[in-house]
Amino acid sequence: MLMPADAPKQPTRHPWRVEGAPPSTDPEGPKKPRPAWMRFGWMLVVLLAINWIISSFLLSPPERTPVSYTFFLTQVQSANVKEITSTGDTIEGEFTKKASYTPSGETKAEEVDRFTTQRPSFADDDLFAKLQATNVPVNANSPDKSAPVWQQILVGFGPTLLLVGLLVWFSRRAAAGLGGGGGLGGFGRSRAKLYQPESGPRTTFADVAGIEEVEQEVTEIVDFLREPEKYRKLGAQIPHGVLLSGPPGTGKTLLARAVAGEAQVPFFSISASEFIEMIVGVGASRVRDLFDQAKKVAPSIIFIDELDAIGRARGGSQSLGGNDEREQTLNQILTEMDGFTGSEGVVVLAATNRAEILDSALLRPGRFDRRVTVSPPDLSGRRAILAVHTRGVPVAEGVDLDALASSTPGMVGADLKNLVNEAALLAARRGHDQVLTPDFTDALEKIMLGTVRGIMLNPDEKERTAFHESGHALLGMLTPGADPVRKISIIPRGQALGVTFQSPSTDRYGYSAKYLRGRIIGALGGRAAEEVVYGDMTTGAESDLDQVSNIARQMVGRWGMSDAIGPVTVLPPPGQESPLGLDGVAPATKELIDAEVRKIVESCYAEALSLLRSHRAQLDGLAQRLLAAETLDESDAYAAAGIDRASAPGAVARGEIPGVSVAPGLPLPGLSDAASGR
Ligand SMILES: Nc1ncnc2c1ncn2[C@@H]1O[C@H](COP(=O)(O)OP(=O)(O)OP(=O)(O)O)[C@@H](O)[C@H]1O
Ligand SMILES: [Zn+2]
Repeated sequence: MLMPADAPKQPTRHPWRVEGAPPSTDPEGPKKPRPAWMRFGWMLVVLLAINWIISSFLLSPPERTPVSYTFFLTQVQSANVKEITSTGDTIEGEFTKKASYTPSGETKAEEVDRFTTQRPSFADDDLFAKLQATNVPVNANSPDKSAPVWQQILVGFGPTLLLVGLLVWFSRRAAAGLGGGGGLGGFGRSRAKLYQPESGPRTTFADVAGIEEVEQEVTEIVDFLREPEKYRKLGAQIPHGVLLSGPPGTGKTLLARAVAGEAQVPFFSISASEFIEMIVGVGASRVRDLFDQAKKVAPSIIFIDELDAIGRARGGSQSLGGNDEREQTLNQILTEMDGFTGSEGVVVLAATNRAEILDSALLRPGRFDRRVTVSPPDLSGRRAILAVHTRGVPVAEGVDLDALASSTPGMVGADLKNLVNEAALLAARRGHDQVLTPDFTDALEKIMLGTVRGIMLNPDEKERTAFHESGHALLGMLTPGADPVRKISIIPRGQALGVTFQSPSTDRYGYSAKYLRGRIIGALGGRAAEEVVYGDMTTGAESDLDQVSNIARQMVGRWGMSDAIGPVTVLPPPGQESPLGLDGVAPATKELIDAEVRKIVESCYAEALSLLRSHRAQLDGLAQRLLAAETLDESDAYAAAGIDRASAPGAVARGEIPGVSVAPGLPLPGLSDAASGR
């Protein structure tokens, strides 16, 4: 494919970071947000402080000195009373000037301004008249209205109550879901979602397609949960745990649901990451809680999704804080599963995308002793999955689901579901009342090639792009064993100015060295065409070159396809290299790998150039057709290149190529890139 001219990537820089200045001192990058428990602790401190302030300032009334009633009367007499408030027999008030008062039995006098005193019931002075005479404002509280006790309780304990309330609320929230009754212990309650057999529309095996072998493996479990006696009679033990592993979107979660639906037993579903909380010990107690609940309602199924989130091998080098919690949680799961005697009727299903990184303890007998690999569906599997997902969709008469299935190699269940949905959306947008073939093909094109970008190429760019893509396509047609060319387009999409889409007619489970060389030659075709036609090259081939180096490196370093390295694996799989380059590859070996990679790529490039030079007329013809039509589909493309589709080497040589074959099912990162237009 051809990339836009601005393709060389500028490293993105933070505008506030001065060039050349040392990077931020924190090797972990930006500060992580405070963990929940820390925020919670802070809140506690603040609330306690508020509590203290309120109770010490609002509640405790301003200090008043008790004085004798006679002393008070003398002050009234000498007109030194500013104001009084009476509540029953209690009189509180303030003197205008401080008065010197000596309590009985003491020798030292105190200076008093705020006072309180009790008026004896037998006092028959005319206090009120005296006060009026000296213009003292008199307030009164009704003695029963003052209710100081409950007021004090409210003011004094209000904040405390608030605090307790908040605590309860928090823990309930943390224990939302099944453990909702939480109270203060709610943090440790499991958050698993419970699906009762009666509730809602059931997922059944009819909703799962294309993975029959896997279905069979799990049917046994359903059977056991339904008729445990049948198995126990024969002394057979049902596995405690079943681990579903496979690439994302292959239907692992769906399958687990179906098991629950078919078995008609309670089904607890939780994602492993939900066990982990910042508070140490919570994960383990959630696990305990979950297993307890499951045992109570047995027979039942516990489904743990994304098991790798806690099931990673223990004792790794990354002993960062969170690890302890993860290990404790994992240990608790192991303990619970060990505790099964087999009569509980609880089966643990788990799913993971990365079975290879799981702790080996999980895979020991008595735990996840049955492992089921869920692979991407083959042709008939894809056909069946399409059938499942078009059940509720009005598909027009002539739509050929078989053809659709065969043009979607490598797609998994989730992709196919998405495809059907995109097609239905397109049909709706176009005002159709049924989903037509063009809706499906356009949806597929959008998914595989990317969304069309509304930019206009200038005529020169457009012509160059046409030659570039024609180079890819023509070499794809000429190279024996290459995947047939399905579509060529010079309508800019996503990141690419143009795209050539090739896909195999049947599913591939391994790759021969010859096929891989063909891929490299095809990927170099764009750049080679530019060199043949214009005598120079552009930046547009960057992603082509990425892909080329990727394939060549794996051929040399992982698949033993070079003489100098020989049949040994010296490189880790892509994506699993250690970031510091400490892969245990000796520097000399690295040099050797580089040299071999270069040798492969250079010889492929030479072959690409010579093929294009000797088929120059076909290249020109294809490019001119493409320039005029902008998009060519399979038959048009082969016709424009003057190649008979049926006898094209790419179409007939498949399966007959001698060569080293690669272990089946090995993912080839980067290989799908040419197809996706990225
Ligand atoms: N074999 C299948 N048959 C029918 N539908 C499928 C199949 N596989 C996937 N799907 C559809 O794709 C959706 C997503 O699949 P699901 O979540 O089960 O994949 P997964 O393997 O669990 O992926 P992940 O590893 O990402 O969790 C499902 O809800 C279902 O609609
Ligand atoms: Zn290209």
